[in-house]
Amino acid sequence: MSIISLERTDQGEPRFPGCSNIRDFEFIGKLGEGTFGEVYKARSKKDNTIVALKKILMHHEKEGFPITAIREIKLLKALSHPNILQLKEMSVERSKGEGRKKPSMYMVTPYMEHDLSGLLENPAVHFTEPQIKCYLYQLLEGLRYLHANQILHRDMKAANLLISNGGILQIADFGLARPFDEPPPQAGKGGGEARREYTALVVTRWYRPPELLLQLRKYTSAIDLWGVGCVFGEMFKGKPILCGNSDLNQAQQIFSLVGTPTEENMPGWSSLPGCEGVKSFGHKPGNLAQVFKDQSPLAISLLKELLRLDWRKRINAIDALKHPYFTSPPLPAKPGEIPHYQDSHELDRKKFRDQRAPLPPAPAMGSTDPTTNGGWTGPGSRPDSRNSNTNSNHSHAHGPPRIPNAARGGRPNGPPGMHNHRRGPFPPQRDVGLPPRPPLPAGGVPPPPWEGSQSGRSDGRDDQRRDRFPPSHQGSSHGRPGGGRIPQGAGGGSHNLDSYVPSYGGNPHDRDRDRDRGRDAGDYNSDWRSGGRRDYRRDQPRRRSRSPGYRDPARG
Ligand SMILES: Nc1ncnc2c1ncn2[C@@H]1O[C@H](COP(=O)(O)OP(=O)(O)OP(=O)(O)O)[C@@H](O)[C@H]1O
Repeated sequence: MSIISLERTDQGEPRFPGCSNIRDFEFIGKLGEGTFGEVYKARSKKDNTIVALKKILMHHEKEGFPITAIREIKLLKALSHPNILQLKEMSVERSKGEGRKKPSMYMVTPYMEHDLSGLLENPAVHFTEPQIKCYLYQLLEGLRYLHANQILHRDMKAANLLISNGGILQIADFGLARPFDEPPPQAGKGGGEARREYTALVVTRWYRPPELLLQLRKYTSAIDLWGVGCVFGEMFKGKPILCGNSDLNQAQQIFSLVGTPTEENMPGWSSLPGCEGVKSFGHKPGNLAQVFKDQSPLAISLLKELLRLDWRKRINAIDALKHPYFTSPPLPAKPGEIPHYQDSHELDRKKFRDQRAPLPPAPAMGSTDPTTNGGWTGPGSRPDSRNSNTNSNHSHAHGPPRIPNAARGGRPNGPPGMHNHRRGPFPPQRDVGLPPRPPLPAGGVPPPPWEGSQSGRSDGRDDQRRDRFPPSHQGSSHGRPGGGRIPQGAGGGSHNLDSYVPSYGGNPHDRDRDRDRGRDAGDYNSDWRSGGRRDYRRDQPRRRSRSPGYRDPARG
């Protein structure tokens, strides 16, 4: 099925009828600054809806539209689910009278009042357990859909989960996402086994699973479930639960919480390239139950399943949705029952911080002696160059060293105080990704607990669940005729290389350059979500274009 045919609605209308003009929108204010774009709140003059406009930053204007943005857009266009941020359209801004200046492009998405990280930072917000269950359930639904369609998100974290005042949670930020080759997860079978290697340079450190820290390349959708576990714990604690200040310290914090790896709880760990540094940790049983002692046994049970060291046995989204946690009292809140809160975006946070007492101390379960990368001896270990060169022993409570962007040759920093200890170190370079693959019927998942029926459903069709969402959040039969199958992208790279390149008809030079991005481990270890934000693309050393058969030794 070609992607073109899938870009039509059920009525045969094009879903994306070209670009709108930016003058169709009235700008209301700035919401945030990501690495890849500035985000604004705006009103559509056509239908009066409030939207978010994410401007695609052209860091290398000569090179044209960034391929990373093209990837994200192409993937988002093909995805349609109530718990995945919807790309409504693209909008173009042509500068008047500026000769050859390239136009600016904006991604138009529905406006969401919060991201989870911002919401947790709001001192007026205290999540109830039904609310946590409601968000977690929606997160798992979105992830189940992604994984059923063989897409890895690879940057699961609270800051990438947008929440509306209608209580709807949507997974956002597909800049690191990519299709995977293996069959989709099946009920009762965890994430399965990967057949091929992918780059390990993914996932923001605080949410990065142990297998990636140990540099497993044959990873699976289980990496996203680890991130869900971190987010779940974060909702209980009100702050991130595993805040390593280096990869080694991240591993230490994980193993303090869930126990050190053994051949029983993480078979094969001692053969992974990054295992050497952690062999000296000694035996620790883990203290998860103690750290979360205020939570119910079922909450702890699900958290343990999500934070399993063994990625093959880590619970998958299909099974997590069936966990008795969701069907035991207190039942999940319905999205519409969740209170409305003051908007919480990146740029709203300073005011929250000003209202707040001193920043919280490092999580109790974490290592009390955060180290730099000094003891991390695994081959290919990533020196946290930018973290460790200044104040690498900082407690996360004080935030990371903030490197002025201007000093790094990047774009200017945003307003003072934008750095945020809650959002985590900056995500890794967006390197690969892409287009879609044929979708699949989703696995058997019960209807959401707030719908009344608790009986498990074995057919697992998505459309039976979708109607619980307000129409504005509904996809159109997953947006696609023919059962909403996500189109198969061209290419896929050779089987052992994570060099997937979509067929954009672009020139091979672009593709080669694109493959080059994201390989330098040092690029993603050190920076933070906001403030001191690193412009990876600008910093990335330029390499000469490769021949099509180029195989990056760093990728095995
Ligand atoms: N649809 C939306 N509605 C409301 N706010 C949004 C929306 N999309 C993004 N934002 C806000 O804008 C900010 C930056 O957006 P986003 O995270 O997508 O950019 P990014 O470049 O991908 O970020 P990062 O630098 O973390 O990769 C976020 O803090 C988020 O809260």
